[in-house]
Amino acid sequence: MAMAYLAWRLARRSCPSSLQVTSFPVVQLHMNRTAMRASQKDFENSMNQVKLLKKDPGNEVKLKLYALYKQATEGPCNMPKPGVFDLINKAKWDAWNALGSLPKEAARQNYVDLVSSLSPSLESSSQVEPGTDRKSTGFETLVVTSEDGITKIMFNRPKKKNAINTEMYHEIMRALKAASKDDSIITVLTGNGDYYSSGNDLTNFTDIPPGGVEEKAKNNAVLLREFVGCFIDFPKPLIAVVNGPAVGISVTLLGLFDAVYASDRMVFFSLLPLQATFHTPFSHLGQSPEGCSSYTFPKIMSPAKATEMLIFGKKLTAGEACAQGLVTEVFPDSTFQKEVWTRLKAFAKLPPNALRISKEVIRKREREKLHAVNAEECNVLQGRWLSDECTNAVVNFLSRKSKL
Ligand SMILES: CCCCC/C=C/C(=O)SCCNC(=O)CCNC(=O)[C@H](O)C(C)(C)COP(=O)(O)OP(=O)(O)OC[C@H]1O[C@@H](n2cnc3c(N)ncnc32)[C@H](O)[C@@H]1OP(=O)(O)O
Repeated sequence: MAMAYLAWRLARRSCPSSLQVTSFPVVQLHMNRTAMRASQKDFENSMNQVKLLKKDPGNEVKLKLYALYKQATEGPCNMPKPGVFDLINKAKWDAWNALGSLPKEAARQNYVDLVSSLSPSLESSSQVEPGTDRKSTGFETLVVTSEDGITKIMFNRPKKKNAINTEMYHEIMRALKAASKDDSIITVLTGNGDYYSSGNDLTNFTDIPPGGVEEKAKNNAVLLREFVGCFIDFPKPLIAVVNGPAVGISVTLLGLFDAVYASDRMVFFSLLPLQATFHTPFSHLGQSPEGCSSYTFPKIMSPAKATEMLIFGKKLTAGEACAQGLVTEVFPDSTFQKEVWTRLKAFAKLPPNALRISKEVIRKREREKLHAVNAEECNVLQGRWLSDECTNAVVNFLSRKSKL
């Protein structure tokens, strides 16, 4: 009887299992990328598609397209550098020059990939129009969708760089609680627009309740503790799809995720390209680390490297964050969404109980410690929020932004 059962199991294993089937596209994609190069015809088709784009893709993408086009047709940048006041030509030159010695063939391929990522049928870095809310209901600051075994929680305040206001803290907790109980296999957090998130919305400090600033600080500490607690206790694999720069609490929380995939997206600051960064400017804000980062970061990246980030506010690029272990893998922005979602869909076909149980085995021995760290960090922060250092930093930001 046992032998018959074993024979039956073996026979089934020779058929394509769901694991074999789902891991195939990932392998296939990489094979395609290395084995195939865009032909001249593909390149010309893409140039025509660009002319047909219904929506202006924005300066950032246009500069990228320009640079890849020049690299693909003329090779490495061979123009003299324009003067600092010739802003537009300088931005174009910078974008082209940044491609270094990228071979013409690779530039052609990247151009084709980038144009295809702009096609409405594919997901792009800016995944929904600001304010649109396709499948979720009852969320003002998020778009929550569930398909292919994946619940996707997307920060949706792109005009505010996805800064997390009080409402959003509550909505994220609500979405996480729902995702922990729904029939999805994995949960993903990501951002809409050019930022992943600029962290805590600094206007959270401005609406002072009747009990004064002490009550405000206490309320924020309670909120923060509950919020971070949801990440510590989240039972399914939790994955961050970091589509752009991340600041503050959106960075520290990454230490509690099971995987972090990041785009090498360039953001433009005054027309100058800057690479996406992971930034925790707590000292500059008169604050102290949260999200359990005082415990997770030294473990992930060594105490000295964690000090540079958490105490001295050193910004890491996606590549550096990956080298330090905070980010699992970095993808080129032009193919980021396509590659990451293909991979996630494959993960979501793995046996769900095995995923949950394995996560629990890993998290179990750390959970108590993480809750204790969270409580202590919130306690310290409550004091920091009442300090002159913190008040001055927040006032500076808000007055710079003409909010005061
Ligand atoms: C209650 C729990 C507390 C948990 C403790 C958490 C701590 C942290 O997360 S600390 C980190 C806090 N975040 C920051 O310090 C970032 C502040 N923002 C910036 O430095 C910049 O806005 C930027 C670098 C993220 C982007 O700069 P730029 O490209 O120049 O864009 P704008 O500054 O013009 O931003 C557009 C728009 O968005 C508003 N905004 C962006 N981030 C925040 C924020 N964190 N809080 C509030 N508002 C933010 C910005 O004010 C602009 O608004 P408008 O002027 O109305 O267009």
